[in-house]
Amino acid sequence: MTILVTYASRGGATAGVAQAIAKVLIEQGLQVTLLPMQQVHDLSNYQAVVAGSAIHKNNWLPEALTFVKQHQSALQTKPFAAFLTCLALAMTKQPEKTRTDVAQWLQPVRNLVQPCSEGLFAGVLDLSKISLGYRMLFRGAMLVRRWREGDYRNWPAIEAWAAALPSQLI
Ligand SMILES: Cc1cc2nc3c(=O)[nH]c(=O)nc-3n(C[C@H](O)[C@H](O)[C@H](O)COP(=O)(O)O)c2cc1C
Repeated sequence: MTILVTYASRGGATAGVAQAIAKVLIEQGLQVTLLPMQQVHDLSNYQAVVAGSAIHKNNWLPEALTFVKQHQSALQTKPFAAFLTCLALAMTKQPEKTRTDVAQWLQPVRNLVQPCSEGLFAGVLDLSKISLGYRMLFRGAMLVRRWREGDYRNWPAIEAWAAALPSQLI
């Protein structure tokens, strides 16, 4: 049986996190399929699912929520772990409060399927990955929130979360 690790990513940061999670699971001897959510049509071949999305406007990407809605009944019958990447966790001066706030962004997912584990990770801000039209708007938001470009992914934290998954997924 295979574990599906699937992701919704606009700039590639979440795809990179999904790849790292898959690598850890494979190193633990599990069989893993890694796919973007748009390429997943049927969950029947998977024993468990790990799904993650970038955060836009305090939410999983629309295609990620659509994925959970579309596969809700299948996901309810198997272990399901969820993760997100965002910038709020990278820039905060109040890490514990921010973590509590960011955890709430998974509530729409929980309303559909309850994850057995949730991973909250800082992501990447790379303006070159944002469309030209949106970039100007985004620069304004960056000033207000004091966001700076950078890769804030905490690989040891991501790998530690992935290493704890097998006991919950199998
Ligand atoms: C249009 C847009 C909106 C975003 N909104 C938020 C947000 O509301 N909160 C947050 O913490 N990060 C936000 N981010 C940051 C992304 O979640 C972060 O850059 C993420 O790692 C991007 O992942 P990706 O490269 O897989 O798309 C936003 C990024 C973009 C481009």
